[in-house]
Amino acid sequence: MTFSEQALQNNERMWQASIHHPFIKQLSDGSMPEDVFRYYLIQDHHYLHDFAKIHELTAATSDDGHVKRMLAELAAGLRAGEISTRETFFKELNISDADVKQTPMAPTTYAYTSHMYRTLTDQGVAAAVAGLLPCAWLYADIGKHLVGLHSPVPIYQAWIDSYQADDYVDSVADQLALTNAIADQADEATQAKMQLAFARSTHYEHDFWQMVLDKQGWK
Ligand SMILES: Cc1ncc(CN)c(N)n1
Repeated sequence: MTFSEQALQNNERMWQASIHHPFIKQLSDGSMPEDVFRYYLIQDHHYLHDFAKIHELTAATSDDGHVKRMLAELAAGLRAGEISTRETFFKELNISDADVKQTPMAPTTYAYTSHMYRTLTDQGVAAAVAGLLPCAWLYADIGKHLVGLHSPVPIYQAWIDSYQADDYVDSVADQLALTNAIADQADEATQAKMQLAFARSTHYEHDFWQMVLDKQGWK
């Protein structure tokens, strides 16, 4: 069994809970209030910028040329793809730079990104790469789950479309292949660290949806 097959098997309950989360249902049936989607976009903006940075830091930390190159390419793809698509959403919803600057990371965004930085500094490159995987892979799975459903709200459908697009699906395949190749060469202790990082990120992916519906803030 590959690393990713094992990881999915270990985390099936949380994974399915994300795919079937009320956030996804509200997005696909169009019932999500716009202010909730705005909250999501701003928190996800904070998240995605750190996510790209962690790819770059992990690339800089790795001493393997192939890993460095792949992570740098994935980070560039994120900036040119997902992050820039979001800028068009911001324009459409009139979300300004000031709105973003004035909104701090909510606790779950802060905890999730901190987990990924900490995984790199404390557990190393292999675990960091495994911790990045659920982010990319889960959204592609959600995209697959939503094929054939059409949200009546165009911007919600545009969000769904972006995770069904060939370039997104291809980059996830690259990230899966990279993570499995690293795991194949890793010793047992490193593989265990990779599984733990994957499980923690999967947990935070689920909490991220709930954070949005709760419009979580600092007390
Ligand atoms: C929190 C989160 N997780 C995953 C993705 C998809 N790359 C995202 N945009 N945001």
